[in-house]
Amino acid sequence: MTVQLIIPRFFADARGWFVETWTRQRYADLGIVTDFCQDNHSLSRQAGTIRGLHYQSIPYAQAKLVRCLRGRIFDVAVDIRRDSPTFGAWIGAELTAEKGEQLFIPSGYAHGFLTLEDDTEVAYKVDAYYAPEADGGIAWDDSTIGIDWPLQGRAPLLSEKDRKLPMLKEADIDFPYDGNPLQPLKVPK
Ligand SMILES: Cc1cn([C@H]2C[C@H](O)[C@@H](COP(=O)(O)OP(=O)(O)O[C@H]3O[C@@H](C)C(=O)[C@@H](O)[C@H]3O)O2)c(=O)[nH]c1=O
Repeated sequence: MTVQLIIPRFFADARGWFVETWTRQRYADLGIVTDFCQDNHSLSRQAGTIRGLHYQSIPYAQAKLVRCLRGRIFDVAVDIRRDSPTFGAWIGAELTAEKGEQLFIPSGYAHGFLTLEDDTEVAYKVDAYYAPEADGGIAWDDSTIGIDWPLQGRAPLLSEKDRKLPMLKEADIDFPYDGNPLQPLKVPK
C-alpha cells in the first residue's frame, strides 16, 4: 500500500453538513485494505506542537488513517523500510478540519504532525492495538530526513519522550519493503 491523500465529499444543507469518513469498500477500491481496530483522538492546545515521529514495531505495526477534527495540521509520513529505494524520504500534507482531508499511512512509515492552530484535534484509525513495548520513534529534526516543517523559525512544543528520540540511522527498525516506493501525493479531484 502507499501513502494517499483522500478528500471526502461533504453534503451541505441548511443544517450544516454530512460526510462519510470511512467505509471499508470505498477505501478498498482506493487500494486501502485494512482491518482497523482502534480509533485515537488527541488535542494539542498550542499551535506549533509536534507529535512524532512515531511507529510501532512488528508484529504491532500500524497503518493509520489520519484527519483533523478541529484546526489544521501539517501531517508527515517518513519511509522507514530499510530496503526501500525511498528509505528516509518524507511526504507532508496539510489536513484541515474545514475540508476533512485524510492521509492514509501504511505500516513501514513513521508518522508525525505539527499543529498549525491552537486547540487542534486530530483523529486517526489504526489497524493494530496500542502496544507500548513496540513503541518506536525518530527525532522530528533528523537532518538526514530533512522535513520542511512550516514552523516559521519557532521551536516546536514536544513531549519529554519525543525530545529524546534517536536519529533514523540509530533507530532499531525492521520493516519489510513491499515494492511500493514513496511517491508524490496525488491530489484527488
Ligand atoms: C498512542 C497511544 C497512547 N496511549 C497513552 C500513552 C501515554 O500515556 C499517552 C500519550 O501517548 P503519546 O505521548 O505516545 O501520544 P502521542 O504523542 O499523541 O502519540 C501519537 O502520535 C502520533 C503522531 C501517532 O502517529 C500515534 O500513533 C501516536 O504515536 O497516551 C494509549 O493509551 N494508547 C495509544 O494508542
